[in-house]
Amino acid sequence: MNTKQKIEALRDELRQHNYNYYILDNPTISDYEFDIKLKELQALEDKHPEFYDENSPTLRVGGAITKNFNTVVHDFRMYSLDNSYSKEDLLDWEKRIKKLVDGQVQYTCELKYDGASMNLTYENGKLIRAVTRGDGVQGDEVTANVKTIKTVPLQLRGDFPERFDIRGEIILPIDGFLKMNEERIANDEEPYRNPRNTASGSLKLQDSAEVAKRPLECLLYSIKGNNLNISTQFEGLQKAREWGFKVPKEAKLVNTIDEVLAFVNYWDTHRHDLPYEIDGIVIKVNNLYQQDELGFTAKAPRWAMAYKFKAEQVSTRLNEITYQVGRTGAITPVANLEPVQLAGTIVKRASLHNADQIEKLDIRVGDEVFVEKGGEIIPKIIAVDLSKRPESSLVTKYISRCPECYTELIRPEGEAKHYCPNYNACPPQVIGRIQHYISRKAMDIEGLGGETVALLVTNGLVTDYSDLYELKVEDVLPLERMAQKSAENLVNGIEASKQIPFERVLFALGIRYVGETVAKKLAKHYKSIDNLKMASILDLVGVDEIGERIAESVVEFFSSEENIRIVERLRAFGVQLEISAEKLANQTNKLNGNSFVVSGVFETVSRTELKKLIEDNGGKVSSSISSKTSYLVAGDKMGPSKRTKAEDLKIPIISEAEFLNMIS
Ligand SMILES: NC(=O)c1ccc[n+]([C@@H]2O[C@H](COP(=O)([O-])OP(=O)(O)OC[C@H]3O[C@@H](n4cnc5c(N)ncnc54)[C@H](O)[C@@H]3O)[C@@H](O)[C@H]2O)c1
Ligand SMILES: [Zn+2]
Repeated sequence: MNTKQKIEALRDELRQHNYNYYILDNPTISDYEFDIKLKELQALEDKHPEFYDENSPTLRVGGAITKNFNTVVHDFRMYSLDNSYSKEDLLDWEKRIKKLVDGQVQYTCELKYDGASMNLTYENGKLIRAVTRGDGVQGDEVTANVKTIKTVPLQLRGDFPERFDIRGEIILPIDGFLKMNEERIANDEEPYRNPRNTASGSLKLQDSAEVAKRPLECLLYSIKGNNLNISTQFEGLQKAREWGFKVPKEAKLVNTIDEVLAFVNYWDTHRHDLPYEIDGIVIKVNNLYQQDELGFTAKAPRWAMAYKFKAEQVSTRLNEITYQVGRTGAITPVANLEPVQLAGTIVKRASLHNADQIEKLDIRVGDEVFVEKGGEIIPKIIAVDLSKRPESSLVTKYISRCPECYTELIRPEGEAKHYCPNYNACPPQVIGRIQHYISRKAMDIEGLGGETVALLVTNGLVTDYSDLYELKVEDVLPLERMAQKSAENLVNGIEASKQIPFERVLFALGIRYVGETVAKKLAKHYKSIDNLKMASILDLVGVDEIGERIAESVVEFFSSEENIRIVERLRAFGVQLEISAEKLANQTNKLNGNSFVVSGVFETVSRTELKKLIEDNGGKVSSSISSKTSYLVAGDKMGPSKRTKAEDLKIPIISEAEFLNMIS
């Protein structure tokens, strides 16, 4: 694998983990491993700026919005946190800070609550809305659910600002979590895996009455707003407490990194005395003026750092190895363990990743294995206790056929995973592709969810996504839990998807490596599926930012007769396979060759519209300023660091009006 491929592979892998973690609430690797991979990617990207991609997981908050709630754009962006696992990292961070700000620096140390982030907006002392972090720019509005949480005050007391946002973590205390699980086990239901995922999953429930039954809490840690009259982080915590919020008292104001470390060490050993789980400590520059000076990177504040605790370990017996098949046909081996208590939860399964991993550790059924869990739940086997290996033990033989369709597996050169090549008929692949097709960022089909897709396939009602368009109410009615109304919604939702624009249809087709951004680029360049179908590899790599790997995958997709047949069926049903005339009319090349950074709040158009205008007129939008930036479009409340950087690089800063002039 060359460097570029390595970078892309890491990006793909991390995106998948983000999806598992934030959307499915079902991570498959530990946080620690995730963070190591992210750092590996960061290091490669730093070394190779030529492979810059604004959509890289290093530059984006990992979450996303779902299609089940109103989407709300945050007044103040919600960031992630940089993290560290060592004293050296903290000292480096301190050095970086001291270079950027003058004077004494004090730090607020807080516990890092392990739950789901939440932004609450209060107006005149009343909670007016609650929104999840989502992708950091916009989130899901879950006010009704959050209002059921007793520690969220609906009416504030004391001297609060007229309007402000306050951020916190929705958590599920361990006691409450265990009680919920007792009940589930008694009812013969699968127990929940850990408090974090259960808290996060609860917020996504459609029925608030169901949420109200869960003993969730909201712990607050930060206030945002204009003219708040608060000058330090620590003071903010005190004020929030006075207004009626639950702000844990463990937070401590300190003067040196040594004191920070003492705080970290204390909580590393005492964290199990807390009624809820924490996955580390958050250290913040206390002075808000200094915070302002430090600003943000694309993804996290420079003025804060998470120190994460290392994973805990236990040993247990490996009973069986089973194999799962994913949407792309990738095979994942899973260790089925003798259930064991680990960091507050019962562990029964662990991921084994791939054949190499099994071979490297020489893992065998019957072995006593060491299992580790980071902040996250699917634990990992890190070693075998060879002293306890039974004499009869046999070397693990990796499967050679797909456990779902019995096709012989292949292992493409240079890849760690085995794949089932039965693209058209292997059930998990077929189902996974259709689930992708209907997903929010793709065809966004209302009234049809992932589980129903699985039912449709297993009942033989559809075999590929084009079959969806032939479904009738009476076909789906006999399905489990399907009522007249939901059957109608499903059929109507499918019908409505015929209006989805070409670029999203292209993404929905599920062509390997053709993500949202690539689909947009291809749609814009080729304008119709027929043009794209004719494109050669050479032709494709000529398109801005389309690499060889994508080009090969596109050509391969259209070389399959089956795919062509499906696309033709989509056409016959009226799915959009070309850019609409109206859209074409609004597109120009006026901004060709120019790259824009957009920052701040705008008056006549929203930030999203502004970005769309840039792209529709042939320009490029990028999230951070570099020597390649042509213009910085500056709105209200633009961060001071962006301005300084643009000035340093002598990049023209233009106003919204000046920009609109350029394209008028
Ligand atoms: N295992 C996986 O597959 C997987 C996938 C994606 C992400 N992750 C984990 O999630 C991390 C990234 O998630 P993230 O972006 O939510 O970052 P994060 O959870 O590491 O840190 C940011 C979040 O911490 C929370 N927080 C808790 N207490 C806080 C306090 N006192 N002050 C400020 N914030 C506080 C906030 O909600 C904030 O959004 C990764 O580093 C990784 O560890 C794991
Ligand atoms: Zn198969």
